[in-house]
Amino acid sequence: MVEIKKEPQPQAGTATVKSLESLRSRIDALDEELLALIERRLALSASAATVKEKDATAPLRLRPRREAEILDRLVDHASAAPETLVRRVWRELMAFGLHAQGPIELLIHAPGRNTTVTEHTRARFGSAAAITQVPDVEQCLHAARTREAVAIVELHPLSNWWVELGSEAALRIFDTIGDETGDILALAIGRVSEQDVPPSPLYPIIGMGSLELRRGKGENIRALAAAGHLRLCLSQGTAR
Ligand SMILES: O=C(O)C(=O)C[C@]1(C(=O)O)C=C[C@@H](O)C=C1
Repeated sequence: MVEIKKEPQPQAGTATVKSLESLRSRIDALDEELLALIERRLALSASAATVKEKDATAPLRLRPRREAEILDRLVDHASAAPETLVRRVWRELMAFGLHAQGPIELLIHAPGRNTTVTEHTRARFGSAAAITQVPDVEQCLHAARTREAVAIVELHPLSNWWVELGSEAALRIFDTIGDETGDILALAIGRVSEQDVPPSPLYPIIGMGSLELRRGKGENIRALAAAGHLRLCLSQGTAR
């Protein structure tokens, strides 16, 4: 018979209780410091509203490129903190910072995969913004054009709602909502200016010929959806 060795159990003596108490009081002190830092960060973020345009058709206060830069830098600097923790915590901090500048709406049109898209939208945009389900895709995009709102629209290889975005200067696809396997479920669209969109990936709307041409030149580009001769693509640039 194989004998299973028991791990030594910690003694519930005074020394252990004392060290747990002292650990907890150090954690409490640290939490107070963290809270004070979070409140200072929120105040700084809130004051960014004063330097952003307030016109209803001006670019959104949301700045995806800046957010991506912050996340990438912190993930890079983290040593013991797991990437998921860093991303989650800072996504929430930035979401509440943005909310302190003024409310932003998240409008979802995803009739096929509503629950999953909503869940992943929350993870991507944090819990500060209100989420509304919009049954009509045009209504969803119209809100993104005219309100402080981001449209999250489900994507299928044969959906064609994106065609009209090809001729619009103000509205841009700036991110994807994906699941755990990396499959793209929906796209995030908003009034984000060209310089505020993360440099990669980009979502060009181009003809089939241009897609082939760009691929031929070594660009890492693929079609996400097709409508007639047009293709909505995801481009990760050209490898150097
Ligand atoms: O840098 C900005 O433009 C901010 O508004 C600050 C901040 C942040 O909290 O760091 C908040 C929201 C933006 O989407 C990006 C960053």
